[in-house]
Amino acid sequence: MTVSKDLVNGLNVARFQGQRHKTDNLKTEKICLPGTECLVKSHVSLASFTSFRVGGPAEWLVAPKHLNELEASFEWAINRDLPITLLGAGSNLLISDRGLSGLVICTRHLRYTYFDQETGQVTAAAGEPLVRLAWRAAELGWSGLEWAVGIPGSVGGSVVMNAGAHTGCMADILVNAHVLSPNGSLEILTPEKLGYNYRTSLLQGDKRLVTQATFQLKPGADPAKVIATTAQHLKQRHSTQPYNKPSCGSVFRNPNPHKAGWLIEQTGLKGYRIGGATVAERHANFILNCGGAKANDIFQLIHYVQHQVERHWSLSLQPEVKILGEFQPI
Ligand SMILES: Cc1cc2nc3c(=O)[nH]c(=O)nc-3n(C[C@H](O)[C@H](O)[C@H](O)COP(=O)(O)OP(=O)(O)OC[C@H]3O[C@@H](n4cnc5c(N)ncnc54)[C@H](O)[C@@H]3O)c2cc1C
Ligand SMILES: NC(=O)C1=CN([C@@H]2O[C@H](COP(=O)(O)OP(=O)(O)OC[C@H]3O[C@@H](n4cnc5c(N)ncnc54)[C@H](OP(=O)(O)O)[C@@H]3O)[C@@H](O)[C@H]2O)C=CC1
Ligand SMILES: C=C(O[C@H]1[C@H](O)[C@@H](CO)O[C@H](OP(=O)(O)OP(=O)(O)OC[C@H]2O[C@@H](n3ccc(=O)[nH]c3=O)[C@H](O)[C@@H]2O)[C@@H]1NC(C)=O)C(=O)O
Repeated sequence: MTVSKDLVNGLNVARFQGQRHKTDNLKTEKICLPGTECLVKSHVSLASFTSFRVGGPAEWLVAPKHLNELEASFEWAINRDLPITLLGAGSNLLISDRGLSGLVICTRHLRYTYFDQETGQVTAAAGEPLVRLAWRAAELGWSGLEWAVGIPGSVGGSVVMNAGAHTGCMADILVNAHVLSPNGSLEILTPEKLGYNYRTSLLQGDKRLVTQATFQLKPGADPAKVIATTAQHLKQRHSTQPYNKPSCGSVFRNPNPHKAGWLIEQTGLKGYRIGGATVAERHANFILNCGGAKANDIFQLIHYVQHQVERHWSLSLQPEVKILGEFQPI
């Protein structure tokens, strides 16, 4: 099986232009993964699986709950020579209106959390919402995740993206991540093996799936204080970022030492609109789906913003959002 780097990572989308989808003529179908009760479903709309609320159907979609179901999912795709796309909470994804061919593995249903009182470490399955973990830690008086509140990602996706805010990030607290390869081998990787940098890791563009992660926190603080700091971060976020409409958070990485939001605002692009997609008034590095946006509207707007900023500032903005599937040529 070849796991398409493009589909997993969203790079070089042009390679897929012009390809027809195998889903076009398929009726909805459900298949039980051998040896499990987990269903693989065909032609499932992916719009509700992304925070942008756009995207066409997955040719096949599976949402395993356990490791054996994940292993069976990989095997199922390998046996059919299907490309695989890994999905967390879909909060940093732009999926094409044409959808995705092959098997989409949704990790949201991988759920468990364990707070180890002895070590101060918390272990969470890939599908746990990061926000939930941050609030649980705060309520216990464990500090270290206050920055994470407001990031609507899963633990797995956030380890891959090296999610961060307010000077904290995954790389600072990760002890290890368990990663499953398509061939069924399971590795335990420390941050040193993950090549962490600002919003990047070696797991981006990789075939391996994060099944769980362990983080080092600091127990023993007054819960009221940790809750207060967490709430303060959320308040600050809500006052500077638009949470009222679907988005993917920051569209572009900040091009050090500049801030993408400032550059886009100074280019005069706040409020600029293509179809149902607009550059947010509250924060120019956010693109919002203001209702009825197509993935292609967002895709075109991303490129328009990139082009205009390049023209004005001779700076190339790199998307943080992962772009998956085929899009119309620019
Ligand atoms: C309103 C809003 C605010 C945001 N604020 C922030 C912020 O402050 N800081 C920040 O860093 N981000 C922010 N984001 C972006 C996003 O929430 C993070 O990048 C988040 O960590 C993505 O996690 P996810 O589970 O949604 O991953 P997805 O978007 O589902 O996937 C992201 C990438 O990871 C891969 N992936 C997902 N799960 C796994 C897995 N288990 N194993 C292997 N690969 C996997 C996918 O294939 C994809 O390449 C924001 C987004 C929104 C909508
Ligand atoms: N603009 C956009 O496109 C999107 C924005 N968002 C925003 O991103 C943020 C994060 O969203 P999401 O990841 O879905 O997380 P949620 O805010 O829905 O919270 C996830 C879980 O965290 C726990 N939790 C949340 N708030 C508290 C609290 N105050 N005290 C204790 N526990 C709490 C709850 O767990 P339990 O139920 O187990 O108690 C909850 O189910 C939200 O502000 C949301 O509005 C989210 C998606 C898209
Ligand atoms: C939302 C994300 O992460 C966010 C994270 O939540 C916040 C808080 O820590 O800091 C980063 O935003 P950011 O750099 O835009 O932070 P902000 O404080 O909002 O803005 C930085 C600077 O740009 C200016 N700014 C911002 C938006 C705008 O429209 N105009 C403008 O001039 C602000 O005034 C500020 O001086 C992360 N973005 C990136 C690309 O690093 C994400 O990655 O999806």
